[in-house]
Amino acid sequence: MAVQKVFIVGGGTMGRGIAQVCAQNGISVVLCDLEQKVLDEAKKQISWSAGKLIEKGKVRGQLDEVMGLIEFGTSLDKAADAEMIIEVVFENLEVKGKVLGQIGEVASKDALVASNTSAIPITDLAAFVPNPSRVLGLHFFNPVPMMAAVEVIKGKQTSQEALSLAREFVESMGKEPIMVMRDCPGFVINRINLPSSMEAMRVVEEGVASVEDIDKGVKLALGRRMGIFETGDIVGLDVTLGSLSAVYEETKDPRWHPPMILRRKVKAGQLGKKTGTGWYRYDNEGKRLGPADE
Ligand SMILES: CC(=O)CC(=O)SCCNC(=O)CCNC(=O)[C@H](O)C(C)(C)COP(=O)(O)OP(=O)(O)OC[C@H]1O[C@@H](n2cnc3c(N)ncnc32)[C@H](O)[C@@H]1OP(=O)(O)O
Ligand SMILES: NC(=O)C1=CN([C@@H]2O[C@H](COP(=O)(O)OP(=O)(O)OC[C@H]3O[C@@H](n4cnc5c(N)ncnc54)[C@H](O)[C@@H]3O)[C@@H](O)[C@H]2O)C=CC1
Repeated sequence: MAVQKVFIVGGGTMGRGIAQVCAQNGISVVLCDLEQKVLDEAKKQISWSAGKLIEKGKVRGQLDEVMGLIEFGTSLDKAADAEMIIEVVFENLEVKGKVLGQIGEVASKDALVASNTSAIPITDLAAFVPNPSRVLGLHFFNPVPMMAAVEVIKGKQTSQEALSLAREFVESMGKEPIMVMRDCPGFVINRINLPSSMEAMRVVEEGVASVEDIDKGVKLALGRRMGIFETGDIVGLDVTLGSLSAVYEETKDPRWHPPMILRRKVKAGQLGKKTGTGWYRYDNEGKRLGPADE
């Protein structure tokens, strides 16, 4: 049976994108966050993005139909009748564990429980939920409405049935599943992508090249659509640090130790586009002004 009711907990950068893509594909969704102002911002952004995609003919239907499928709220109660619950809160095992524990108390035992974690092993998260055979990873990429890939990650106890349902769910949203058949920190794409981001940070730290020139280089020499630091600013430096820390904590491999330049920027609240400064500086409309001071 196809998933028709989704509950998303965490209405930030990723949660709102996932809610939008569900609604664009006719799926009812509740988007839940602790903060009403996050939900107000999410509503504005979804409306802008879905409106643009409808205008370009990339999404069928009317904007009010899409918006009508999304309910915004601050309580977890509505998770009770969802067939799929997606956890999209901060990249931190303790925070995610607490939320998953609360969801476990409300959700139906048959519901699929997915995490959008960037790097935390799914098996570690499944330990917080009563029925770990229904827990898996659904790792969307940013910006969700524009990126076609979704990693579908099997935890140690995830059932084949849960995995197949999740795969169908991803396909029903017009996305391409990348199946990750063995759980590991960072999964596949981040395991490949994060080392190049870390190396780019070290190149800056050593004074070998500037943020701008590295970004120019990866676009012109490697054909990437966005520079490493441009991407880092839309992802959020806190999210990158959380992801690297998760892999480092699990592996203790020094190659994954988060670079000092990243840790300093996060401490200083320079989290990227969302705070106005990260690797670059931005104005109130999100327009890039120039590189940030190192
Ligand atoms: C951290 C993790 O765990 C995992 C991750 O997610 S890592 C990050 C992965 N993501 C990436 O690497 C992003 C790579 N970038 C891209 O693929 C592309 O740059 C992109 C799809 C984001 C944008 O496309 P682009 O052609 O390069 O840029 P741009 O010219 O700005 O945008 C093209 C159009 O799309 C629109 N657009 C951009 N984002 C949009 C959105 N979210 N919704 C709707 N429209 C959007 C723009 O407004 C623009 O429209 P107009 O032409 O009408 O002005
Ligand atoms: N930002 C990115 O590019 C990507 C992030 N991810 C992952 O997605 C997850 C979320 O990341 P973002 O959306 O960037 O974070 P974010 O910081 O933009 O949003 C997280 C939201 O969760 C909310 N929240 C925290 N605790 C909550 C609770 N108990 N109940 C309800 N809401 C709660 C916060 O208020 C916040 O709005 C992380 O695990 C991250 O690693 C995955 C792919 C890409």
